[in-house]
Amino acid sequence: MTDVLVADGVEKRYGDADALDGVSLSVQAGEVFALIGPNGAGKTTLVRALTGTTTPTAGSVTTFGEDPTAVARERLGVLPQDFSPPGRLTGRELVEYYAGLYEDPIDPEEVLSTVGLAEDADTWYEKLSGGQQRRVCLGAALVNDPELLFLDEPTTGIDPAGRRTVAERVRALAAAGTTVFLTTHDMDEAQRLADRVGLLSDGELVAVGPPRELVRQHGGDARLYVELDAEQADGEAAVASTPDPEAVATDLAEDGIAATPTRRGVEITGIDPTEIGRAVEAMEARGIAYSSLTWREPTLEDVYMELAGEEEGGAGGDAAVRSRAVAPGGEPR
Ligand SMILES: Nc1ncnc2c1ncn2[C@@H]1O[C@H](COP(=O)(O)OP(=O)(O)OP(=O)(O)O)[C@@H](O)[C@H]1O
Repeated sequence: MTDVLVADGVEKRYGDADALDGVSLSVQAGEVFALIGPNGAGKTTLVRALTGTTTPTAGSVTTFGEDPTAVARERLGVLPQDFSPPGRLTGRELVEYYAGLYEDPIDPEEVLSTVGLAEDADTWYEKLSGGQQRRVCLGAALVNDPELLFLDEPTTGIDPAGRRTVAERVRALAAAGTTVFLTTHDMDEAQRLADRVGLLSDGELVAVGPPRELVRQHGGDARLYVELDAEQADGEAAVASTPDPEAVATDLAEDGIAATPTRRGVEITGIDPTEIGRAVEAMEARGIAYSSLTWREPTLEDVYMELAGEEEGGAGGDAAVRSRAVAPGGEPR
């Protein structure tokens, strides 16, 4: 395996602040590497160090085995986080312009259709939506068919269908041998797209590995979320009452089920999917009525929350989580 990118003890200081504090990593040919981390963690600074637009205060960087500033521009594609081309040029004109800067570019029409802009290619850049503008910029970064592609938050502002298009394109490029280094705040995108993920926090790389491995190491347990039914059955008529999550958790603990109270129910940990039925039976035996059960596997977002120390909000109810609804009765549906 060939290391395309190597960072060794990279530090970058701005005044008294360390944007990067000793980052070491290597990325191999054909790999998709996603860098995640909170705002201000140093992601863009690391991209800039790797592309040679900023010089590390200490440590070293090599790209294709040489100083990044010495790498032929044909070999690199860079989509910066902020990229504002002239507003009175169309998407087609811009992609054609960038194609003209390279010796052997991809056909601009092919690039426009790859980024999903064929239909709006003749609209002025400033009249495109934010997501369409981002597609033009992505096209400009792809037009030289680079061996190494840096994408700094490529899908910010792009709608879900567009994200899928970008993901498919990135995967196809990697399959054809292009190395891709991207930054993203979209944990789902990083988890689905990247061969390896690096989590940068306060200028330090706190975890690196295949997403599944990071989730296994740092994601915590799977959980069964139980939303208690406010309308508890009481003999013939249903009466409005609010079951007490604390009391339910205590009851379940007596049955050997680890449950912690949440705002609208309880969160059960320490069971695997085959034991959902046992939890359901315990609740039914105790007359605990519930309105929904949700099984949730840990995700990269949990890794991020665990290691970047930014946990917010309570359990359950997170729209970004990958969860499976479970029908009352215990079977996943
Ligand atoms: N040119 C600069 N001059 C001074 N400080 C800078 C400069 N560039 C970045 N910084 C600082 O370095 C730190 C890291 O910034 P950077 O842009 O690399 O973070 P990031 O992880 O890309 O953040 P975001 O997710 O918000 O894009 C921040 O504290 C930022 O203010």
